[in-house]
Amino acid sequence: MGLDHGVVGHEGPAYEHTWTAKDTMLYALGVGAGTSELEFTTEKGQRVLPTFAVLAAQSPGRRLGDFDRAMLVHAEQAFELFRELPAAGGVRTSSTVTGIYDKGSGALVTSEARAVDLRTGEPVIVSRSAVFIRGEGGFGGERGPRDDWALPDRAPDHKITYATRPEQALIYRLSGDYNPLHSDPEFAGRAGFDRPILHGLCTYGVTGRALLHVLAGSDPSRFKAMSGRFTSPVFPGESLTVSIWADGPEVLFRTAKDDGTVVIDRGRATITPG
Ligand SMILES: C/C=C/C(=O)SCCNC(=O)CCNC(=O)[C@H](O)C(C)(C)COP(=O)(O)OP(=O)(O)OC[C@H]1O[C@@H](n2cnc3c(N)ncnc32)[C@H](O)[C@@H]1OP(=O)(O)O
Repeated sequence: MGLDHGVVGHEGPAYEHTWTAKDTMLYALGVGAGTSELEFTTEKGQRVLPTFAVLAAQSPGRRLGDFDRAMLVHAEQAFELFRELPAAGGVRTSSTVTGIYDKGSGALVTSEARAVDLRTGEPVIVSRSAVFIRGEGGFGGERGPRDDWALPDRAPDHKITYATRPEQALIYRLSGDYNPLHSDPEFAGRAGFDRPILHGLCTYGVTGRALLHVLAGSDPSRFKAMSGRFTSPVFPGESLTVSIWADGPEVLFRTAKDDGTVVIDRGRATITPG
């Protein structure tokens, strides 16, 4: 039992991922877009939500060792997007586990994926993510790097609230993440949750929609980067409020539930001026 620390630093096999216009529309529905965002949810002049970049750059996960999968949660997610994604397209991705850190209550496993255009080889996406495996800390490793994100000491410049649907996770999972933590009450119970929780990347996508519409005039070509830390689970049906501090192209944000619980913290985004 335990994590395999030998995976750190080794690049996995290249993985090719293609997607169709239907895949990107289904993704938009999965992160809550609907009738007021038809350019993302229908084929008429279809464009792609920037946060789809994270899915486009995903590859089958590396085996990290022996542990209870129910104890693994998505902890952090960042991406850089070098150009607007096409409604249908393809990338070749190579990914590397970049670190396994000892956080006491758990282990933090960080990875980086680089995706290039399948046809031209040009860089399209860099995606950095971390998973937190509860109960796998305490192995005497480093705690890992810290960042200098600080909550601005002024009210947010923008606040926007989006509802999620009770069946949101059941729609989102059709974009390819069938982890039963998000659909199976028995499995979720084993992980210590009263009911299935929303995918972190669904919360991330809802948050990305808020940033796109409020700051980028709904233009995906202006959306260059986004990062954040998942700090608390979301249950499907809960509302999400994104608070945004925007002085210029570098943006800070936080996403919280109605009771004030912060679910994405330390948010940063880069949006170019229109
Ligand atoms: C397959 C699943 C996919 C999914 O989509 S799951 C759904 C999305 N994810 C979530 O809902 C996770 C929400 N986050 C949490 O529930 C908690 O958050 C954690 C369980 C991840 C950690 O909580 P705790 O064990 O109480 O940790 P601590 O005592 O707050 O912090 C211990 C150290 O861990 C660092 N840390 C805490 N949370 C995170 C995180 N999300 N990403 C990266 N690091 C984290 C802290 O900073 C600190 O470390 P330092 O002492 O070195 O500063």
